Amino acid sequence: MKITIIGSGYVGLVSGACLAEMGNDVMCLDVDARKIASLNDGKVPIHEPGLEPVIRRNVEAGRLHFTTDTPAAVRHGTLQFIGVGTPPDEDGSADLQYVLEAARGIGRHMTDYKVIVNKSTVPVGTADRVEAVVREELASRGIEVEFAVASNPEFLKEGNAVEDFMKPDRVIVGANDERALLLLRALYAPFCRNRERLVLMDRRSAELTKYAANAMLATRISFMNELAALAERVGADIEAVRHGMGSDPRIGTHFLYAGIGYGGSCFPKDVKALLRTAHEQSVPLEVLAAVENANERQKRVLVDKIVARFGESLDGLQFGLWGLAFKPNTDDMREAPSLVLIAELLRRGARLKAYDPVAMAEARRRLGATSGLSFATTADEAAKGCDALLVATEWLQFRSPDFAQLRGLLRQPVVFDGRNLYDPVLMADAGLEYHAVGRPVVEAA
Ligand SMILES: NC(=O)c1ccc[n+]([C@@H]2O[C@H](COP(=O)([O-])OP(=O)(O)OC[C@H]3O[C@@H](n4cnc5c(N)ncnc54)[C@H](O)[C@@H]3O)[C@@H](O)[C@H]2O)c1
Ligand SMILES: O=c1ccn([C@@H]2O[C@H](COP(=O)(O)OP(=O)(O)O[C@H]3O[C@H](CO)[C@@H](O)[C@H](O)[C@H]3O)[C@@H](O)[C@H]2O)c(=O)[nH]1
Repeated sequence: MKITIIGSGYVGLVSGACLAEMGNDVMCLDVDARKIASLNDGKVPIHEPGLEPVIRRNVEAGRLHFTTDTPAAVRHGTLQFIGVGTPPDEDGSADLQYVLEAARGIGRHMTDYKVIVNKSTVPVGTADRVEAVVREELASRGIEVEFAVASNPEFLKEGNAVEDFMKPDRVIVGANDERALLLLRALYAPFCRNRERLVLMDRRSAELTKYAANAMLATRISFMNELAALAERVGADIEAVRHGMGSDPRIGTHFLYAGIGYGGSCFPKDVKALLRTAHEQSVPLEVLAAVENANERQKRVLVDKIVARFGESLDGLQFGLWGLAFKPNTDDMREAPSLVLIAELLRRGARLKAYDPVAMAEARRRLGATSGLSFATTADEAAKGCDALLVATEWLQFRSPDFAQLRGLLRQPVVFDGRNLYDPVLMADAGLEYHAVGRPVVEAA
């Protein structure tokens, strides 16, 4: 099938590459000329495990192309996917300017039947707005061309995006046009060999499903983070509680990890946007409002622990920081809790030495000129000579350090673990003072 993907970021690039992998002829469009030039040069602009070989293979096979040429891209695909950003506006609502601009581009150049498929995360009613914009453009050209607009929200996770796209838990398609439905059914058939995975519904329900899923996942996290605070107060261990409750299949084991709050480009903005929609409709979403507040508090939880241990002023203290990305297996730092941690500690006079296995370039781009913050080239170097080690991202390589060696590297044997990576018994054995989230403090021997 001939497919155009508008927007070649995390969603567009992964979708384009994976659709080409299934034999489709895909053209990826972006307004960012540097991004397209680098893709045409064989360089993948994001860190996403397994993505580079899929792109290379399909470019070599002539099934995957990158362009900045909107007319050519619109000509190419019968299916026109929109995968551009929908960042939060000042009032928290999703800013639709990029989506509507992409839709205008299609309306300005299309000459034959198109199915416009929206993959960006957008508020309910956006498919109607996309339809209206395309109609406007066609009217201003004085022509009539048949088209359909469908909603097909994306559920991939960064760091596991290729796997998620190739083997989806479900594919949601919201459409009200038979011809469009048939095309999308055919497109997704190889990804949904189990037919129940393809879930068809109306467009508004599809749009809301995306926000509902992210809001539910964010709710689980904030719930566990609040319980973690209670566990600390009553002398329980949230890790034991998580295990105990997660083994009930009605609850399930996923997304119950207490930590330093959820970040990334999706949960924070999507929770905000859903709250905004609810506000506009005068429907209270009190649970979700609490989820957001709890998360804002949670991003400061390690700072509170550090202040309780070392005092309000952190002048003269140096901390090592392991992890900058908002989660492992990505170099993405959008809304990363590490950013709040860094800002708060520097504000109190501390100095920081940070290390991340893949996000160093992104960190330098964002924070390169920040005084008081330096970057280490290894995890050991970040810990060396520090008054405490802080863990912000659960990269595999941080999970099994040599604790005795770590104790030797640190000036004071103190660890603040924002991801509950370590066994308190082993920390005690190594003589490390250990502060985690929702767990009893281990005093240094
Ligand atoms: N990142 C994720 O894990 C993820 C997962 C599911 C859904 N989503 C949603 O998908 C959407 C895209 O997210 P992302 O993380 O891929 O964004 P991104 O910022 O990585 O990429 C968006 C791309 O769109 C390009 N763009 C903007 N306007 C354009 C236009 N008119 N024509 C062509 N290109 C244009 C930008 O230059 C950029 O390269 C958002 O709505 C997001 O909420 C993201
Ligand atoms: O038990 C958990 C699970 C996650 N997190 C945090 O939650 C955030 C988001 O993690 P994750 O969901 O794995 O990453 P994303 O790539 O942001 O993916 C989410 O957002 C995407 C964009 O909408 C959706 O497509 C995905 O389905 C949805 O999982 C990260 O900061 C994690 O550290 C926790 O604190 N505890």
